[in-house]
Amino acid sequence: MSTQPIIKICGIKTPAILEAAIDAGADMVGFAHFPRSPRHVGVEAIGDLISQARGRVETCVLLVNPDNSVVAEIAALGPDWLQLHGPETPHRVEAIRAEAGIPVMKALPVGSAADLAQVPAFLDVADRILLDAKPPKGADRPGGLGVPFDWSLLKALDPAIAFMLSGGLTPDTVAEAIQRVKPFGIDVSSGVETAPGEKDERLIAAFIRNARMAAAA
Ligand SMILES: O=C(O)c1ccccc1NCC(=O)[C@H](O)[C@H](O)COP(=O)(O)O
Repeated sequence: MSTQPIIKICGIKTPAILEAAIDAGADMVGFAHFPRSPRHVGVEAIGDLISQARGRVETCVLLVNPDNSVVAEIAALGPDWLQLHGPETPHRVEAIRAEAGIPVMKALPVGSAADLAQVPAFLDVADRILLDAKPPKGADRPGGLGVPFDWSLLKALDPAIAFMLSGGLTPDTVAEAIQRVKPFGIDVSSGVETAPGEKDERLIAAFIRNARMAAAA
């Protein structure tokens, strides 16, 4: 029997695209709350999107190095998960998880084998690990850049560690990613867009279809 990876579509901004992701069979959807992002969604709109998704698909709100007031404000909206995509330390992840009272996914940037050495320190404080491409120097945000990393680096990781894979995945590359890396889950944003922040329902459907077929093969 094949194991299907969890599929997360990140950076959703509108009710219509949320419906498209649910219809296409996403397991999890992400809403970015980071003003510098082309996918930024304000607190009230995130609340509406979470209400629309409740009981139909898992929801995740992406934050970058949030202070406790932001964590509390977002947690009060009732998402299933928080995603921490900044330079949060293990100690800070633990504190945010306690403040929010919901599971936390910690994103970690990977640009070299040495970057994987930080993973074990987060295993006891985060409920899930997401491995993403390290942003190039000078990037204006720490993720959602559509850049892949060298998956062969992951050979250095303890195979018992389950992780979500992200960074530059597209409908054309997701099958190879699943077959080579065998991640617990996959996460995409730019690869299902026509321009930064502009999700496309046909690309979302193609991404999910190709991922499901690859995992079943
Ligand atoms: O999407 C953003 O603009 C963003 C801003 C700040 C931190 C993280 C951000 N996105 C993270 C993601 O959407 C994904 O989880 C991941 O980085 C993969 O993105 P992509 O390479 O675009 O598929």
